[in-house]
Amino acid sequence: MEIIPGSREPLLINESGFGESAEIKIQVRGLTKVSDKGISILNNVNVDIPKGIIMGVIGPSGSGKSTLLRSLNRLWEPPSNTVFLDSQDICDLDVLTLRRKIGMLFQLPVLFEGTVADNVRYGPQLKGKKLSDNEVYKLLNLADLDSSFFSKSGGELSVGQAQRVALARTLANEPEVLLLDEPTSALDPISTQNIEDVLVKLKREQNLTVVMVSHSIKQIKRIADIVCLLVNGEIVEILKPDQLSEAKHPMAQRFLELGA
Ligand SMILES: Nc1ncnc2c1ncn2[C@@H]1O[C@H](COP(=O)(O)OP(=O)(O)OP(=O)(O)O)[C@@H](O)[C@H]1O
Repeated sequence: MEIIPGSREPLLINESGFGESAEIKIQVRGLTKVSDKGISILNNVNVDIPKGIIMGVIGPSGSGKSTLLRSLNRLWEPPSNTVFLDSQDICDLDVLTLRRKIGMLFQLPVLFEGTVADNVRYGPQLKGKKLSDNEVYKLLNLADLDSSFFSKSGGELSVGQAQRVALARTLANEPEVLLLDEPTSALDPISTQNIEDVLVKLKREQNLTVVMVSHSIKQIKRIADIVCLLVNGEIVEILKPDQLSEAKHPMAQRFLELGA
């Protein structure tokens, strides 16, 4: 079967190596957004995101990548019946519950006051659960941070380390999906590799579904299982990373040539 952007049929199929029976975690159907000034930001976006994969979202600046990502956990409120988590309209879910299930990391980590452990404990504490020291160590470990970070404060950390603490804090909510908006663009190559390794590990070991906006085509080729190419608010291609050179859309081709 073919992969057809804009199709209302499930998209990610045999050629992508996920099989027709791949469980779909997130469905996006006919998602459109127009700015207050009448400018089209997203135009009839349709995509199925299978469970337990890393989906890269790439495209030129201003193509709507962040808006799409934010619509998946209602940081931007999508219209009803356009975004589904496990077949349920996300607009029908309690927004805080949704954001626990669909966690998000941004380009720059913002840590709360207090120690690394306080940060990691924050989400569960809101639900009245106090994580034990051991549970905090495990989460730090999951984010590739050793136990020496436990009592450090945010100010003592590099941006790369802070990003991993932000990741551990998000993971403390036991998310099923992780949204990442250029999570490594402010990091050096080693910190970038640490985060990439963690994401691949989480996908493999916890079947986490990851949707990651990145400006780095090389990064997408390193870790994504499928790539969604956005141009002018439309998904113009959905490909495997090693098929990117086969993109047919002229803007997509140009973008890929310049970014290669
Ligand atoms: N709340 C808003 N009101 C008006 N216009 C908006 C709003 N949010 C985004 N836009 C516009 O929508 C378009 C898409 O923005 P978005 O941030 O989603 O793109 P992007 O692909 O993530 O860009 P970049 O790669 O530069 O981060 C841009 O032209 C932006 O100016």
